[in-house]
Amino acid sequence: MDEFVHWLHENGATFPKVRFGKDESGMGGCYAVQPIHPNEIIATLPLNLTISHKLAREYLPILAPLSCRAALATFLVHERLLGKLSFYHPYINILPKHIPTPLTYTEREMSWLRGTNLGYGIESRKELLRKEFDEILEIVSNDELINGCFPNKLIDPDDTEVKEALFPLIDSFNHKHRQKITWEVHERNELRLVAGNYMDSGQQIYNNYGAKSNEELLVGYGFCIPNNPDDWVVIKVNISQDPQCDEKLDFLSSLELSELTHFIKRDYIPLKLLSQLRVLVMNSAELIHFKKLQELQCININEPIGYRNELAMLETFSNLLKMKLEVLYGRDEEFIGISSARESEIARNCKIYIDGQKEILTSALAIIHSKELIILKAALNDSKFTRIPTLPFVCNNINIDYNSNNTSFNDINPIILAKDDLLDLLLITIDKVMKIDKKFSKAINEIFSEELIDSEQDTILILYLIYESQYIEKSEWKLFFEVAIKYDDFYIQEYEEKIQELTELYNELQPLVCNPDVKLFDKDVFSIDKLIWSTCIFEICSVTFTNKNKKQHFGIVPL
Ligand SMILES: C[S@@+](CC[C@H](N)C(=O)[O-])C[C@H]1O[C@@H](n2cnc3c(N)ncnc32)[C@H](O)[C@@H]1O
Repeated sequence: MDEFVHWLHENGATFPKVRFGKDESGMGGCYAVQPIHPNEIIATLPLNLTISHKLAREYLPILAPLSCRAALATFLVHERLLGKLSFYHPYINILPKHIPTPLTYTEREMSWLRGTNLGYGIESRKELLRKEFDEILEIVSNDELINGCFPNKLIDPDDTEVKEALFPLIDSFNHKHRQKITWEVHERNELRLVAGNYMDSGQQIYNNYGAKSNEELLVGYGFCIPNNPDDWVVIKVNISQDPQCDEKLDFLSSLELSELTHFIKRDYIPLKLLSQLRVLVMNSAELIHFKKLQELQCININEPIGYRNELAMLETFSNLLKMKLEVLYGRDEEFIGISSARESEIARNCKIYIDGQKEILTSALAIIHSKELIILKAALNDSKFTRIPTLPFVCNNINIDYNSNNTSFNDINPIILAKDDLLDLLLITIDKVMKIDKKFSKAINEIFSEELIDSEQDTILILYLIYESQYIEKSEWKLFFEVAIKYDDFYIQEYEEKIQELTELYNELQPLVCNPDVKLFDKDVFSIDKLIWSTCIFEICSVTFTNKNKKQHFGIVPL
């Protein structure tokens, strides 16, 4: 350390009130030897002591074709190999020999991050590094030396890309969240660290590495902050499996919503993510309808655009959050048997990271559940006040102000129960129609076995639509059926390829449902046209949802 201090002084760095030391855990850091006042310069570093990719390329022009990161890493290795002959030797000598970032984790350590965003991200990052380093730099076996760097932009504002650089002295300060400290590039070609608050003699002097998530801190510096207020969970929307993927991507681009990566934080879900999901869960009729509205510039995708769509959007999002959460639970036994100090430090950081991810996902889930309750209550209210649905059941001019109802829920279990009750009141479901219509339920029980009733929910609801359309006046969903029955023209043409499929289904069902012993339908009621009609209505109006017993159900939104 003395050699490093001497090197700094000799080359014009100043740090009159700073002492290098170690904390109780043995971690190096900087301490005040005298009181430091706000706006006082803590340290200055001549810019020519920084090690940037530009400097690396200047010294070793053969590095030109390499990426900035690889050029910097190679330069460091080169200087390290030079040993005492290197100008930077006193600095390189005090750099930590190992920084336990996930890039250097063992297989067991890596398994602690299994299923997290970081677990996936590190693998692909490692692969890229391996490729680059294998191909170009046989002498560099890993890049751990350049972890713990800071952005080059600080000293080269024209360098708009984020590239790392090494700042001797400045990088001896540890990070503290929201520490008041300023980095200034002075015209005398020096970097200054200026205090933002008073520090007493003996206190550790902290730097502020920026508002970083635990993911960024763990990858960049090998540590995490418990309850980090700047933490986020990255959500990548995957649309590739959607049969209308291309059409939806085009639509999203016309709505300026092409970015599929989002960051959710504690108690914060980006509006754009919800808007994007509204497009992703659109069925064919909704997509056609809203594309037309977009052409007329009268769509506001930032607000709910229909009850079915909103319920489907919230259900899809909550399933995504639950899936992400599920992999993070029940992992405590994985941390049993930790022996070394290194492992326990890594395990501690992995746990902090995972706990943060869990907390954010759980808070997002609570927000989504509260929105579900709000939308369900609004839908029920509308149906109670006999709102007349509008064809094609997509734009109900619903007016929901989520913000005015922004309740925060700590325990989401009562919400899930309330949601189940509300869904039960609102939707047309198998359970409900079998309960309220004895004739229908008797016929269905004769046609389908118990297991089939469960697995053929969609077919049974399609049959119910035909069945109930005979008794509109008496129907609990009279207003819905009055409008639905008129639905005949649009997007039948989309069904051309489906006609074949529906004809087969018709031929299969016809003898069963028109069987005089079962008496679900008279022969003239159950026609192929009726089956096409009810299939259309079902596809336009249905949602799937998971109930409190974690079972998937279909429901028709009669609004
Ligand atoms: C720029 S260096 C700071 C000086 C370093 N502690 C040393 O001994 O040279 C960054 C490294 O310090 C450690 N570090 C800095 N701030 C920390 C914090 N708040 N908690 C835990 N480790 C921290 C991490 O290992 C990080 O990779």
